[in-house]
Amino acid sequence: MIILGLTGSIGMGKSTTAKMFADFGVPVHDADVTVHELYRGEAVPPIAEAFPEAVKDGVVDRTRLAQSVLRDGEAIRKLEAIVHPLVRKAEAEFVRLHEQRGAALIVLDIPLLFEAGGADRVDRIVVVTASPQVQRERVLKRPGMTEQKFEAILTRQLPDAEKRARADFVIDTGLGMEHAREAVAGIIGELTGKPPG
Ligand SMILES: CC(C)(COP(=O)(O)OP(=O)(O)OC[C@H]1O[C@@H](n2cnc3c(N)ncnc32)[C@H](O)[C@@H]1O)[C@@H](O)C(=O)NCCC(=O)NCCS
Ligand SMILES: Nc1ncnc2c1ncn2[C@@H]1O[C@H](COP(=O)(O)OP(=O)(O)OP(=O)(O)O)[C@@H](O)[C@H]1O
Repeated sequence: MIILGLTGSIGMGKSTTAKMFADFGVPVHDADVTVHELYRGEAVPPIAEAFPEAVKDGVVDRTRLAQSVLRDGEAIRKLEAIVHPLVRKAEAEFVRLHEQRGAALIVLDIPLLFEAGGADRVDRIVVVTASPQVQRERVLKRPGMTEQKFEAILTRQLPDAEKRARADFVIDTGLGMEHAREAVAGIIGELTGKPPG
């Protein structure tokens, strides 16, 4: 089984591209979805202890948590130390399950693949990219996003050019959905020896 890591900076098109792999029948594990689940379950007690202001009605409030951590390097490291091991555990269970099922290829969608050492857990890496202008436009359109929040996140991420340099495959999502879908099909074909569909 080949484990393909999918990553890219904020707004570059990870979720959209992950869905394309899933639509072609490739099992996809999404680290962000796992974090959302953890914030309603297993991660609530340790986060309530470290960041009491960020827990409301028994669940983690992401807006409040973002306010507590995004401009504070020490706080975000403390949060990552709580969250990342739980995400890795969920990911390992997913890998084991699909190995047992005899999957030829699976995708792990990991936003911080390079930053958090995920590159060692995958066999190949796809990086999604777009121009800085396209990235900025996409991100600033999101509800609740501000210029400051965008900048704070960007400074915590490895620059796009460095990600591309370390990739086995690069998909430019600025070239449209059809281009990306064809790129995804090409990667599946190359890695499994069988074009999808
Ligand atoms: C800071 C939090 C509360 C902000 O939540 P919010 O819903 O506003 O934004 P969202 O999660 O959609 O993230 C927006 C962008 O920031 C990036 N990002 C998230 N966490 C981090 C981080 N620790 N370092 C760098 N970039 C990050 C995401 O990959 C995404 O590109 C949230 O991202 C979080 O809890 N992060 C810590 C857990 C983590 O590291 N997750 C990322 C991969 S597992
Ligand atoms: N191939 C593509 N062609 C056109 N638009 C795209 C393409 N891929 C992504 N987009 C658009 O870019 C925006 C961001 O995409 P997406 O949410 O997938 O990014 P992301 O990398 O998962 O973001 P984040 O890092 O914040 O989680 C969306 O509005 C999406 O429709």
